[in-house]
Amino acid sequence: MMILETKGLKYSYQDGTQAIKGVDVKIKKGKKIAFVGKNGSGKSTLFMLLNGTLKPKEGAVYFHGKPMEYDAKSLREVRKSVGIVFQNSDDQIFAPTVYQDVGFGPTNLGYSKEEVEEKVEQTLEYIGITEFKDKPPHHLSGGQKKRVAIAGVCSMEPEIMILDEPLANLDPVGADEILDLLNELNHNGTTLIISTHDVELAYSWADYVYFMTEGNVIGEGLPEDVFRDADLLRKSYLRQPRTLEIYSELERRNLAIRNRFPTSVPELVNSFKPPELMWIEVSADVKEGDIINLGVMHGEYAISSPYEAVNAKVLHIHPDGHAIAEMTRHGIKSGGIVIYDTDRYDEASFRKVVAEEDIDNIGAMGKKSKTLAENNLIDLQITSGVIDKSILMALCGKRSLIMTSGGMVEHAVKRIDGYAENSGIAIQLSLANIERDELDL
Ligand SMILES: Nc1ncnc2c1ncn2[C@@H]1O[C@H](COP(=O)(O)OP(=O)(O)OP(=O)(O)O)[C@@H](O)[C@H]1O
Repeated sequence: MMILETKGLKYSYQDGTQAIKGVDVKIKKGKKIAFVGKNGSGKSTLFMLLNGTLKPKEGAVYFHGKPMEYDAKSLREVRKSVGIVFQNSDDQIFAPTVYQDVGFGPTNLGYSKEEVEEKVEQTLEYIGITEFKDKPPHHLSGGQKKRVAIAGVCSMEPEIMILDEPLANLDPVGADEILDLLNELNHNGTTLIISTHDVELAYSWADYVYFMTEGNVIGEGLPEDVFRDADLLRKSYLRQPRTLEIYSELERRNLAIRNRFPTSVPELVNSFKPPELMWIEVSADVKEGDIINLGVMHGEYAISSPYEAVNAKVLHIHPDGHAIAEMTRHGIKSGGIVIYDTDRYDEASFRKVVAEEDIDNIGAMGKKSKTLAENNLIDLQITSGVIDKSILMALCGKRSLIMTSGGMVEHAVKRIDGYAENSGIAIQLSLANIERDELDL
């Protein structure tokens, strides 16, 4: 279902600059969309058209299939549902305190004083900025201001959040935290639209990508398709994401499994081909093309997980009985991952799980779980990229516990199950305090 759509959208600024020259986009509900393109290609202008801040000169924006209207009442409705976080937080934050700034949206929407208080408290807690609530926003750092700007939009609980360069100027940990927050919002149903110059981010994060130059969309598609299109990248002044570049080089040298297009480090690792060909001695009844089961390898003989079932396909048999065989390996045992739902946290059961499951590393995903860990003095070894790092640990035989909650529990289960299925490596996944059939998988 299309939640937001544009048809033949055009916009020129007062000085005559044609910033948008006929743009058609279709945004599906619940998706993560990235717009990429060089400076001045029209991303910010398009974003302001998408939430009615600007009115198109030609064409139209459709929200839930209806053309957008520009009278005050309709615009108020649209802005409640389509929130925008500007590139420069100073364009967005103007109240004397963080608390008042975050309360501005709900107050404007006509909520009662008590409702506004409740919303603001909840949002500050959710975004992790309660400690700054009485501060003047201009006394905060760039990353802290970005959180306030996001909180200001979140407090209105929009269906769609549009974020112009959400990670620009943030330190790497701050950027990871914002990304974590965005993913959490998306798992809870918010459609997200971002602009970015960061090809790694667009490639690994987005479900769908639009490429813009000079006021036009010049390409769109799934990240693994558009980021392999050298011509499109050149026209957009962008380069290939590193994971894809490394993969392409390995694939060119026949060192990687074909047609994988990894978007994360575990997927990249999973695309490597272990040394494949070996000489084996075969008996007289073996024919070329036969598959020989070589049993289970472990210790120094296992390559990608502690225990591997190894088969050999006989490619060529020499007259002396030696044959060249191609090896395939399937991990049959590896480390594991335990998921703990922090909405049901209780200290005794948590400590018991950590001890009984023989946990090496604890990670927390989502602001709520991280805060819970901090308040309960739980030492976290993994705080960003939690699922991927836990998978990488499991591949080395380690056991990780992921603390998370809400829609993120399902997301983690799906991602780990999906990795195990695609790689053939049996990562042991268990749920500590929630049943599988309670999840929407
Ligand atoms: N207020 C304005 N008046 C006149 N021209 C403008 C105005 N704002 C933007 N433009 C022009 O419109 C075009 C598109 O600008 P826009 O800010 O939408 O691009 P962008 O893709 O968001 O760029 P960046 O990646 O640098 O943020 C540019 O040529 C810009 O100079």
